[in-house]
Amino acid sequence: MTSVVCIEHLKKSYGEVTAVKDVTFTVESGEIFGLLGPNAAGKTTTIRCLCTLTKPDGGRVEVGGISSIEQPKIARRKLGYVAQEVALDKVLTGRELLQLQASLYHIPKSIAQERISQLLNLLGLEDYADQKTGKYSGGLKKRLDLAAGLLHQPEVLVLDEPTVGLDIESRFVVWDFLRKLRDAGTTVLITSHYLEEVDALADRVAIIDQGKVIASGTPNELKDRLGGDRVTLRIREFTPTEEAEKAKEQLSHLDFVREVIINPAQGNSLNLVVEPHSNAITDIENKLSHLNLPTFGISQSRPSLDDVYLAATGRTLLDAEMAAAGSRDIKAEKKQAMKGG
Ligand SMILES: Nc1ncnc2c1ncn2[C@@H]1O[C@H](COP(=O)(O)OP(=O)(O)OP(=O)(O)O)[C@@H](O)[C@H]1O
Repeated sequence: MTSVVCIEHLKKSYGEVTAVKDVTFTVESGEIFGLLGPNAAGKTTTIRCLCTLTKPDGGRVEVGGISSIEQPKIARRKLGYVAQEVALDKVLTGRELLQLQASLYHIPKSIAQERISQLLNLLGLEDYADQKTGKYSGGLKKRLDLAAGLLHQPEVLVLDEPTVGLDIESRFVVWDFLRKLRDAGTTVLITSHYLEEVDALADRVAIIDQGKVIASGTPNELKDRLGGDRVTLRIREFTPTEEAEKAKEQLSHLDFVREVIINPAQGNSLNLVVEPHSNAITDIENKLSHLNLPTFGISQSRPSLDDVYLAATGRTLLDAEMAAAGSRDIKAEKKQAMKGG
């Protein structure tokens, strides 16, 4: 396999805010690559640098061997970009919008007609093609945006949170389409904060947190690397810290327990990594009962990508999202992004 996208030691700050500290990953030809991380992790900034929409402060960013920083025009031709929010001209029909887009890419009319028909067909948009896009649902808008990003037949299609805000049915349509696209040879790079999306779609993944890649590989490799099963334990709905610490200390002595992490964002629940062990839950409950501690809830599962994230950062993706949510001025970010900052 050859690397089509190569990002090395990427850095980007907005004033005081460091959006991307040090991001390195490669995307191989013909794969779906997922950049997974909570809100504010630096995913959008990373792909905006790749797609020549933002200038990085440092690092190497290449697509098909062409630097997005030094040769942005050539790099742009190799890329299709589908942004997180779809902004369509409401008075045009879907077909008219694609025709306009094709003319912006200087695609000759006859070729454009054929590609537009093909894309409308592939994305199940034929019945809506001659309706004004102002009447489209969120799912239809997203599909049209996908078609627009693919008109110039880019080597790499980059999608920022492709299914955010979509209903389940539209989400599956988009997933299915991206798989077909990959199978037909297009390289696909997506950002997502949905674990199940990356798990279902991505051949390989990089998990990004606070502007840095904290793990990368195939989803199975990452989970296997963790090994063992996961036990999530709540002693009480909100466990006092002292009790959680006491339980952690005692449970760590059980011979099948490899690691115990306290999760303060979930009422001091305990996340245990255990050897595959048939009686894990019973043995843990017995141990707690000897310590005169109750069990509010306990469950055992195979490791997930969230466990990979938890092991690397000490918090779950959802908790990281909630922590990030309060600290952003989205309006100001949009303004600056429009200016290309
Ligand atoms: N144009 C901007 N101006 C100022 N700060 C910005 C701008 N764009 C992003 N940031 C900040 O940089 C950090 C990374 O944001 P980024 O959008 O890259 O994250 P993300 O992982 O894509 O999250 P999301 O999916 O919510 O967009 C955040 O703290 C954000 O507030």
